[in-house]
Amino acid sequence: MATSSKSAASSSGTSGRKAAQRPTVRRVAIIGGNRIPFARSNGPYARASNQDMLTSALDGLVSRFSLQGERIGEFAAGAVLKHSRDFNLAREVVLGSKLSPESPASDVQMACGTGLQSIINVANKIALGQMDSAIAGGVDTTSDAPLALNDDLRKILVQLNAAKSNAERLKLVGKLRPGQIVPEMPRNAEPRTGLSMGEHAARTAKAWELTREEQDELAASSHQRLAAAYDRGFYDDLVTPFQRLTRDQNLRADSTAEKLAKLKPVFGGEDGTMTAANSTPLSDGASVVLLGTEEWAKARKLPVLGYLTFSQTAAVDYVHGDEGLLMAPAYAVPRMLERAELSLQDFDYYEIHEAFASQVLCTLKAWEDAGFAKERLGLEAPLGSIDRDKLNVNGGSLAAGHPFAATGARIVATLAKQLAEKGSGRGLISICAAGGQGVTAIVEK
Ligand SMILES: CC(=O)SCCNC(=O)CCNC(=O)[C@H](O)C(C)(C)COP(=O)(O)OP(=O)(O)OC[C@H]1O[C@@H](n2cnc3c(N)ncnc32)[C@H](O)[C@@H]1OP(=O)(O)O
Repeated sequence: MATSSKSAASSSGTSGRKAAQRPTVRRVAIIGGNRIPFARSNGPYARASNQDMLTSALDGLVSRFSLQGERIGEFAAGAVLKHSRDFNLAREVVLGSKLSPESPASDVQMACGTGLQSIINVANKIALGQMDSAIAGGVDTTSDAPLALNDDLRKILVQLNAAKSNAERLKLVGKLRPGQIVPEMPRNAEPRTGLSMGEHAARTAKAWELTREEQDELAASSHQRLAAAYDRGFYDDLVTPFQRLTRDQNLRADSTAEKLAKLKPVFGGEDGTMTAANSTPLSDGASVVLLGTEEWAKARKLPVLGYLTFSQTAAVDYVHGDEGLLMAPAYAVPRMLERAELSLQDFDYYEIHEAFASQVLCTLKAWEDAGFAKERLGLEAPLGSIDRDKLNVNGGSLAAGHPFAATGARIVATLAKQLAEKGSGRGLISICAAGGQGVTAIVEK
């Protein structure tokens, strides 16, 4: 996955043996995406599983691009929250879809970076000549989240299953205590700190001295831009109605910073600046993207919206260090820019995942800050500011919702289509993830 097209060194081979052909690095085309509209947790998709939603998004893509019965190179996808029966969720989805069951599938896990990481994984294989086509994305449901059993109860049940006599079974049942029967509810929290994503983000927002106003402005703008994109028909091609939902349920076109200013803080205590509107809602949904070589797309008369040309991952030590949990993209982007020999201003569009308005704003502030550049990035000068009119131009996660693993493919498909509409240009993608990680990429047309 690189813009340059140079041949890798050819194998020297041993005498009498034919040298293996080394592939040329190939351009990875983004052909198009599809998703079901995102719903709020315990809303219209409350009875749908991850498999149901991802299969619907995938089959919508298969229909749009006439891929029925096609054996694609690989389907890569994941979910942040999933049941143990879905240990390879992607493969189960392929088997229930209209693709050929001979399409291999891999399961990916990188928290909220899962969707984009899935896309990068298969893009690299296409670039290296290991396959010609792939579909990647993700899904999540907070409505059908897996409940865990208390450790003691789980051990007793496993032993019960293996018990060889009734006496042994009775002995094990006798060990059961009422308190062990209470299930453990999934928590949207970091295992190593016990703090929720929101509490972590609130600490970073305070450290960067963000105001409530700037966060509410970003949130209102996300809603207004998503509403405008729907109104101009930008999403008409890719939205697969699911459970009768035709638009993202969280979208409130009438959101204004003034209205949002009335909401109470939900993270960071009573004087906190983060609310239900400038934080993403808990959501359900699925999205996928079709990738391939230019030749593969051409042979099927499929469009090429743009090319995935660079990617980068980074992680921060939010456990022992003082860096914010969601700040890894602030490190990944400069490293990616250095390799791509680009500056932060060399982009027509910026797609920064709005986990929280504060996360976007802290990242932008970090890139503008001379101290951050010098002390954290080891750079002489800050990356500088971006033109905010180019940021999340078709709305972002605050308005659309954020079914964790589904966000990456939503963003890649949105950006590629925006670039195709413009005709040429370059876009930057930045996604923060739990665990102190970040996944970023560049799309070019
Ligand atoms: C890497 C990452 O991506 S990290 C991010 C991972 N995601 C998260 O951590 C999810 C964070 N979000 C949450 O936990 C929850 O959505 C919360 C805690 C923020 C809010 O939960 P809830 O309180 O259930 O939100 P709810 O939808 O009821 O909204 C609260 C109020 O705000 C109002 N509100 C929310 N958005 C808007 C809006 N755009 N305009 C006007 N009012 C709004 C609601 O109407 C509601 O008002 P009411 O109390 O009068 O009914």
